Amino acid sequence: MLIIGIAGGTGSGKTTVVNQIIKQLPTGEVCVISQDSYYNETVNLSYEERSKINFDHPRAIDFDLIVKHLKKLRLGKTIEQPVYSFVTHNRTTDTIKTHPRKVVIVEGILILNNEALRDLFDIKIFVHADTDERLIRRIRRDITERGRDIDEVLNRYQDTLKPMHLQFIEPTKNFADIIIPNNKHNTVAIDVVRTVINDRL
Ligand SMILES: Nc1ncnc2c1ncn2[C@@H]1O[C@H](COP(=O)(O)OP(=O)(O)O)[C@@H](O)[C@H]1O
Ligand SMILES: Nc1ccn([C@@H]2O[C@H](COP(=O)(O)O)[C@@H](O)[C@H]2O)c(=O)n1
Repeated sequence: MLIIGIAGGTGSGKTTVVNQIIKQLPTGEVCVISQDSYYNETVNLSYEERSKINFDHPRAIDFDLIVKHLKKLRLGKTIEQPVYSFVTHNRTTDTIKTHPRKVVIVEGILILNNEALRDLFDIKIFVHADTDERLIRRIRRDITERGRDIDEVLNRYQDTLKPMHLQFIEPTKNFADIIIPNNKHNTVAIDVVRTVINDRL
């Protein structure tokens, strides 16, 4: 099993890159674990309280559960990946059965920040896009897909997202084996990643 970690700031294009990599590999050989599925359970908080959570701080993520799930996959066991709602800021009652595959991709803003998780990766990738590009993408996406308005997105950006990015995400670029520039779609980088994966398999 090859475990690949794909980090990068919000809106850098991690999910897009993951989908492009999946397209390059034979069907059924890849499974994906998304850090977003592992926001801490906050069942005892009201919606108002949940909206105030700093979602870009490592404390917001249940890294122990991600590590536990990855280790289970490595042992050939199926896991129940939580499903998260960005609309309610909460885990739903659903889970997704995630089966072990030859290639396991773990993607998320903070996945290279946690040492125990980082140590499980065979290949570490950081997707880079400029700050203004990421903010534009984030505004568009959060309004169309995550039920937010422009004030919510911009306030969150100034209050937590930008400072957390500078403190906890950008520095983890130094851990990456490969940095993908993604201001524009980058097919050459995807080809390189595919070649590296095939070599390692
Ligand atoms: N290279 C790119 N050029 C233009 N738009 C992109 C590019 N990569 C991603 N996007 C768009 O930006 C938005 C955020 O991309 P996404 O892959 O969800 O980022 P992330 O998972 O890092 O938050 C999506 O609407 C996606 O279609
Ligand atoms: N309830 C939540 C939880 C997280 N976020 C934001 O999601 C971003 C990470 O997801 P990406 O797909 O963009 O990598 C992160 O920056 C959090 O601020 C949210 O808005 N609401």
